Amino acid sequence: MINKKVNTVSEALAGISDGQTIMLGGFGLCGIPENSIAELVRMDVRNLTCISNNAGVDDFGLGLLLQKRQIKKMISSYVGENAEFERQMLSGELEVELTPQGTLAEKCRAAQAGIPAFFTPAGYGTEVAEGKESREFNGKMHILEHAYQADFSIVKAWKGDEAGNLIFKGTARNFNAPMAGAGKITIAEVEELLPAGSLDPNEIHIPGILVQRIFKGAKFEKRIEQRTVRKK
Ligand SMILES: CC(=O)CC(=O)O
Repeated sequence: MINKKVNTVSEALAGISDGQTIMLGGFGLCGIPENSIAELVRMDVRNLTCISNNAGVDDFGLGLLLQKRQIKKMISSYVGENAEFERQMLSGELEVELTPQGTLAEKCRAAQAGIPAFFTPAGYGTEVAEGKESREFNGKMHILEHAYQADFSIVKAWKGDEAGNLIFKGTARNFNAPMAGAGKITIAEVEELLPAGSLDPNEIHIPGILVQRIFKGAKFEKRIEQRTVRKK
């Protein structure tokens, strides 16, 4: 058994550098890898392309990287609650690729499964389809979408073991599940890290084969406060 455990967040994120493409799990502020995001801020890596359903809020989640201008391009489906994001996008400082939510999920899942591209009806006839191959299936037009190619996937899970097996809790499974194994290297941040063999195989959502590094993250109380702020 390969032991995937690393002791610190900085060991887990070793090798992430300027200009890379990184996928980050989460939906809203639920299930985001907050320790890893804090470490990316500390590392001061720049010109990142981030693939994530959203860009956080102004002072939490990916909003922290936006504040420090570390993100060059955001690939997302929902970006509605972040004033700094809006400012950077409208001023042309930030490149944005808006993607239908199901397509975003499938582009991750395809990368996870080693499928290079797939056809979907979502976005046909809109700006999303511009420059993309289209084809009719069963009387309906579809567009060709490519799997994402990311240097790193960073996911957040509830429980994990040293072999990299992951269990998510409730809706925090969200984009974390299709992003695991979708990047060249997958880093899992977990709330509880157990010895290999401790998890019930029937409860494992992501097998360890899809994860290269796993670490136990510190508890973030701030997440709760920020959820409240976001609702205002
Ligand atoms: C509505 C959404 O898409 C949720 C989010 O990730 O912010």
